[in-house]
Amino acid sequence: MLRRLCQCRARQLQPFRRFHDARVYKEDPRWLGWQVVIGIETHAQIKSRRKLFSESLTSVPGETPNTHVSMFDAAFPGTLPKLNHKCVDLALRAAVALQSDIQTRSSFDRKHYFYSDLPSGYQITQQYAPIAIGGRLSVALPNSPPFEVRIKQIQLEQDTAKSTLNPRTRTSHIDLNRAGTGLMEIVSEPDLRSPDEAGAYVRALQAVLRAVGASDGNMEQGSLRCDVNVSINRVGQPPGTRCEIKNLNSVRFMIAAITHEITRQRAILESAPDPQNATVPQETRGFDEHRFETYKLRSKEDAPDYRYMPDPNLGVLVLSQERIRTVRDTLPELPWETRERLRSAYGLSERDVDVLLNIDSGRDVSFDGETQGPNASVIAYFDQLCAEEGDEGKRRRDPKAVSNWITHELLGQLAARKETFKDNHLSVDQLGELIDMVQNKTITGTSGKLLLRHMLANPSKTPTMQIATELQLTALEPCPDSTSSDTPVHSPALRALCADAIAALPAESDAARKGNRNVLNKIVGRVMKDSHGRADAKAVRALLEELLLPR
Ligand SMILES: Nc1ncnc2c1ncn2[C@@H]1O[C@H](COP(=O)(O)OP(=O)(O)OP(=O)(O)O)[C@@H](O)[C@H]1O
Ligand SMILES: [Mg+2]
Ligand SMILES: [Mg+2]
Repeated sequence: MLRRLCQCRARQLQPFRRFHDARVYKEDPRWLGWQVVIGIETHAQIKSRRKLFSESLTSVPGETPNTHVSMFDAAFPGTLPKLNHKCVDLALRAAVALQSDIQTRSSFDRKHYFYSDLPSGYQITQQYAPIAIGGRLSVALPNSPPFEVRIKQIQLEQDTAKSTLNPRTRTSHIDLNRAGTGLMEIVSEPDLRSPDEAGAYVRALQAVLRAVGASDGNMEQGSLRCDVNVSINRVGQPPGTRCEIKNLNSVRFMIAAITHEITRQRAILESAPDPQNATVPQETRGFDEHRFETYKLRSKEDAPDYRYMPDPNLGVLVLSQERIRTVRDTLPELPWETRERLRSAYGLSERDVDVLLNIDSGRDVSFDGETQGPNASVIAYFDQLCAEEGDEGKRRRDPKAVSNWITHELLGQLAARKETFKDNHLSVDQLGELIDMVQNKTITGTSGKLLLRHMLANPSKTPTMQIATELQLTALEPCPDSTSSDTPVHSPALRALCADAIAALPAESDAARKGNRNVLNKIVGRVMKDSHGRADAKAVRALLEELLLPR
């Protein structure tokens, strides 16, 4: 359904101002007089069931080492690469979403270096003719207008194996499960100007890759890793020499690494004998996650000569216009499109939209990247809960109430169970019925929360109403304002509860009889507690006022 919707609809443009439309830089008080320039190389694992050039299945961290390895991944002599077109299509999705110019002819090169995590001694990459060139991404920091980051290119390449050093036994263990997994390297132009902008860029990119199903984009699990290039220059001067910080695997670390790097480069430039003409030595650096500092890996002079050469076993990758068009036409809803739809179709506030879009829906996008949107399962869940019904297209539920139930109650209770949205087993009908029951006051909000907790802990297909009845959670009486009568008839059960509370709190009851309204709160609280949330606080107060307050 969504796919057809996306095909018919003209694509929503990314909301941004062009980068070169005089973006006004506010100088950062932390480094007054200096401008920071940042460009990011993002390595995103492609969400394909199989590796880029072999038939073996991809794996996730934690699986038994060396169980997803074909002869080719282990670089057995005589084995040949065979390009996995699923990976190509997923990379194309990312390229289209980033408005990158897909190349109808691209090719693969060998990048040589010797390290234990690279069995063949070279990595297959696209150094000379990448699959897509150019592009742009809209990025926004809170409370400021979105800006554009230009994409330089997107290239396909292989991931390496994983080596783990055991310092105690002084041994290195190699796990080839990751070797040969498809990666997209997405290279940005040096358009970012602060650590926070860099963080926002990576988050925006992550959202796009997830939305199109091209990558999990999970930094913790290593499916998204960044090399960050940082330089500084005096305001008004040309950009300085960049240092590249390798392999950052969290936005927090990235922000810390850039911040440290700026301070380090500034100290070098300011302490030089001729500060105006000083330059920072070009280096490749690592980030120490314990000290929150970058450290030198190698200088430009030590930079390896990768001896790039075209891979003779792989021909030119030719993409037909037809294939590119199909990818373009079947692209799922993109983050800015979802944002706009949630705002305009449901009238949700910016804040509610943010919360919904930021829910981690886990690994819910299918491997084949079937038509999904950002946070596909959460948004689909929300859409279905609010769906229109009947010929008049009336909304079944209030979108604001649904969004509250999902973001506060459901996610809150899942979090208390150390679970996330992907562990939610409540069907749309079950949660929908629960929301309806609270809305029409069949149960109170408090009972609704109890019911939700019970249903999450006890998965079943029993209709929500039946569970509420079995647990005796249905409201003691309808809330007064839901009835047409001004003087509601209170149920015997509620009357009994109030009588018990009055008897249990004689001093407070006496004070209330003398006209002390404040003390009534305590008696209301007692009734609420005794009713286990089944009583409506307003009804209780009304009844107690009737029973106690002087007329
Ligand atoms: N003066 C600069 N300051 C900060 N970043 C820069 C500067 N000049 C270029 N960059 C960024 O450096 C990155 C260079 O990446 P690219 O992949 O093109 O080359 P590389 O780092 O030399 O190669 P490799 O892929 O082998 O690491 C880009 O993201 C670019 O935006
Ligand atoms: Mg690069
Ligand atoms: Mg680089």
